[in-house]
Amino acid sequence: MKSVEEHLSGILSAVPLLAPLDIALLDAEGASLAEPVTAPVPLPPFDNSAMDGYAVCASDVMAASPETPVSLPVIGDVMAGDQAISAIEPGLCARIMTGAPMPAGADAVIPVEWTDGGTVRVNIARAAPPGHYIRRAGEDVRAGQVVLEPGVRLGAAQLGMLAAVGRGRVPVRPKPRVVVMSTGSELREPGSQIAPGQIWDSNSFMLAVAVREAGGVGYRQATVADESDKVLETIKDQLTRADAIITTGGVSMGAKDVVKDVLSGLGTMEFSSVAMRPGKPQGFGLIDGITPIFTLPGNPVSAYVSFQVFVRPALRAMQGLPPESLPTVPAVLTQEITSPRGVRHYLRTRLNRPPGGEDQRYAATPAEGQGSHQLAALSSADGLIVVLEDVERLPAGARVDVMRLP
Ligand SMILES: Nc1nc2c(c(=O)[nH]1)N[C@H]1C(S)=C(S)[C@@H](COP(=O)(O)OP(=O)(O)OC[C@H]3O[C@@H](n4cnc5c(N)ncnc54)[C@H](O)[C@@H]3O)O[C@H]1N2
Ligand code: MOO
Repeated sequence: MKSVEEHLSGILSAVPLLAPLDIALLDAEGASLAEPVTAPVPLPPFDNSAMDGYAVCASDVMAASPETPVSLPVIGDVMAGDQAISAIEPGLCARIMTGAPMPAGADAVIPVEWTDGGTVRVNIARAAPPGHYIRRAGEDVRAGQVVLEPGVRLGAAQLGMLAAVGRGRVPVRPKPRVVVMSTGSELREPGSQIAPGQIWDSNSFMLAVAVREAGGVGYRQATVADESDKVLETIKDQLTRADAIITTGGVSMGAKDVVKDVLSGLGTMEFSSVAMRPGKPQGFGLIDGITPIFTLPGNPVSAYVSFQVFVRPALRAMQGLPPESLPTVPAVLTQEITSPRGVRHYLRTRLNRPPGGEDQRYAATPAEGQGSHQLAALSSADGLIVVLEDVERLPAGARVDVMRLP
């Protein structure tokens, strides 16, 4: 049997990096930046006011106080978007709005709240030092500065940064498009009737959403019966829209494990037993040497755990992101657990903060149903307790690492 690490490192060394695309800013959400982006101009591009108020020479208002306000003539208004007024001489001032360019000669801004708000003359009731409420050119970003490095995932703040440096399009590695298909002749569409022996397909819905949660584009393909030519044909049809394919079912020791049968002939396909529970039967390969295919076990909890342990890091690697798996948090067991020697065990658990505040460790209470068919326990869990291969028993109170579910 392979270890979890061996199987994962085989996958990570094989998955291709997605080719960069130049795409419009709003379409780049969730993609990873393919090249560094530099600022063509400083930000802010010019000195400007941080407040609505008056642009003054600080020396004029040095002695201003509520008892002895300084009165100055107002020579005009500068709005955001205006070109700067050319000069403020000592003894004069201009009304100025937040974001408007500082007039030459003025070296401080007095907020309107410190004045009587006059538009022809203004009484200023407080002094301010030079530089007061002025936002200097380049104090956010210098011209030529790299504002985002390659490999950054583009979220709201990063897209805001790109727009702020004037980029309308951006070179990215896009979100991987992943087709998810369930195989199994017993499977029926949710919403339809089932006959004895049949069940509703849950894996393809669950994994299409897991792909989205992992930052990919998840497409669900209708289930395919356990018939070799149908399975092969469907996989081939999907290659036009898929950067990766996930199948579930048909990879164990059954008489009709067709996924295993039809893909075994493909060059790089490898089916293995991995020393983990759930998720022992795994398959991975590259179709036509290009498109990664993950053939996950059919049991729903096995498929889900396999996704988080192997597929999630692989999808990140395809985008040039660090191939991290889900974050783990330390927790304390509320009850004893046992685990078979030699396998890595992922136990569904609930996490609670004990009374006593945020700095307390989580308390991990393992779910009752740990079978790989027991979706109810998974759907009410918020983590997976990771029990290492050499551990057979952990008492209540033991410290464990828990993978937090998205
Ligand atoms: N003799 C052995 N039998 C099995 C072994 C083994 O080592 N020797 N391994 C077991 C383990 S572990 C797993 S996991 C499963 C994996 O089997 P397959 O990947 O071939 O999956 P199926 O047989 O097609 O299905 C297993 C189980 O899951 C249900 N299923 C399948 N697809 C879906 C779906 N889309 N939605 C909901 N439920 C699904 C299916 O009806 C079966 O009950 O093999 C064990 N057997
Ligand atoms: O290891 Mo299988 O993946 O339980 O259910």
